[in-house]
Amino acid sequence: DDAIVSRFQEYLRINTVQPNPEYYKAVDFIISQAKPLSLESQTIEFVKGKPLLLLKWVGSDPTLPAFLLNSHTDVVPFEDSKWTHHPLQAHMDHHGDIYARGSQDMKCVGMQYLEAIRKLQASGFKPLRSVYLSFVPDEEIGGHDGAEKFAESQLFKSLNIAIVLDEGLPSPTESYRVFYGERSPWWLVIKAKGPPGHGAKLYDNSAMENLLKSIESIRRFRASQFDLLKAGGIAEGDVVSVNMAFLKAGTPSPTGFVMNLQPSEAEAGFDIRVPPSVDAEALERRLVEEWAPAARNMSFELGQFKQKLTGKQFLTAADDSNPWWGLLENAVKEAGGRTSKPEIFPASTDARYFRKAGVPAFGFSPISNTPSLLHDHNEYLGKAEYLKGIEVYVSIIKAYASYESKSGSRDEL
Ligand SMILES: CSCC[C@H](NC=O)C(=O)O
Ligand SMILES: [Zn+2]
Ligand SMILES: [Zn+2]
Repeated sequence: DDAIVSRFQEYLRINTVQPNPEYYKAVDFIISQAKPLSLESQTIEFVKGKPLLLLKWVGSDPTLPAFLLNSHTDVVPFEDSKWTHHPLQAHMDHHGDIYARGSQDMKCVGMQYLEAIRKLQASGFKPLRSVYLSFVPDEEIGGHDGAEKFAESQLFKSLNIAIVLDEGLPSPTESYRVFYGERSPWWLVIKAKGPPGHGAKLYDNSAMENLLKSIESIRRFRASQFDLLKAGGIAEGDVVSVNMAFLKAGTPSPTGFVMNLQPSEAEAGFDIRVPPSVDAEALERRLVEEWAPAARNMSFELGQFKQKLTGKQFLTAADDSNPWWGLLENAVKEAGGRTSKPEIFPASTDARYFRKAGVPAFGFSPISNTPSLLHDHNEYLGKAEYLKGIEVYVSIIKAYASYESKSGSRDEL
C-alpha cells in the first residue's frame, strides 16, 4: 500500500497547473507506470506541446468493442498561501489525508485506473475486450486541444469504443455519485452603453444604469433557480446556475478611478450552466429581451462556450436499456460500494465530447465520505479512500472487460 500511495504522490507532485502545465513530465511519468504492465502506448499531439497519451490493454477478442477510461492530466491553479500544505507537495497528514491540487480532480482517477490494471494482471485476469486509457490535456480550459479533438478524430472512431468512463464528483455520503449528462456552459458577457456625463447629474440611460437593470434582472432569475434548489426535491444539475464572474466599468486614472464622470461603457460577465432539460431557446429569448435588450443600449456575447448540449442525444441512458449501466452499478456493489441515483453533472467534463461523438459516457470518481473540494483550497483525498477506489475499478474493469455480449457496440446504443 505504501508503494501505491507513493506513486500517487509522485504524480501529484508533477506541476501540471494551468496555464503552463508540464505535460511531457506527466506523460513520461504515466508511460513509466505503464511499462511494467506491458500496455501498448502512443502519444498524440493534436496540438503541439499538448500531448495526449493513449494506452491499450489488448483484449483477447478483437471483434468486441472496447471501452475507454479517460482522465485529464492538467489541474487548476491555486493560492498556495491559503493551503495548510503546499498543493504540489502531496503531503500526507497523520489521518492519512493527502493534500494536493489534483488529488480529487482528477489525478487520483488516472492513477487508480493503472493501479487497478496492475492488480488485475497480478491476479492473472485476462481481458476479453480491449481496455483503453486516455490521459488528456487541457480539460480545465475547455478541452478543445485535448478530448474534443480526440473524440472527433478518425483515430477515436477506429478504436470502436462502446463506453467511456470519465470524472465524477466526490460524495459526502457513503454512496458514490454517477453522472449521465452535464449542464451546458454558457459564458455570457453583457455590455451596456450610454451617454457619459457629470457625476453630479441625474439622467436616464447611462451605461451603469442600463447594466445594473440587467444585473438586477439576472439576479432575480438566479434567486428563482436557487430557491428551487433550496426547496429541495431537485438536484443541483437540474437547475440553471448563474454566477457573476466579473464587472468592468469606470474611467481609470493614476490614483484609482475618476469619480465625477459617469462612464459611457460598462460590462459584466456571467458563468451560466444550463441543464439538458431546460428549454435553451426560451433562455436565449430571456437573454435577448430582458438581460441585454438592444432597446436599452445593451449587447451580449456568448464567448467560446455556448454549447448547446440540450436534448436527449447528450444523455447516456442510466437504466436497463444500457447494459453498461447495470454492469457499473453491479461492479460497484461487488466491491462493497453503492451508487446513488444518477445525476446531471453540474459543471463540464470531457465526457461531453465523447457523448457528442455518439458514445455513451458515465462520470464517476470513486470517492465517498469526502467533501467535494474540486478547485477549492486544501483539496485532499484520504489514503484509505484512494485504495478503496482502486478496488472499485478492479471490479468495474473486470466486469466491462469480461462482458461477452456483442451488444453494446456503439451503433446499437
Ligand atoms: C466550460 S469549459 C471548462 C471546464 C471546467 N471543467 C471543470 O471544472 C468547467 O468550468 O466546468
Ligand atoms: Zn476534472
Ligand atoms: Zn476541474
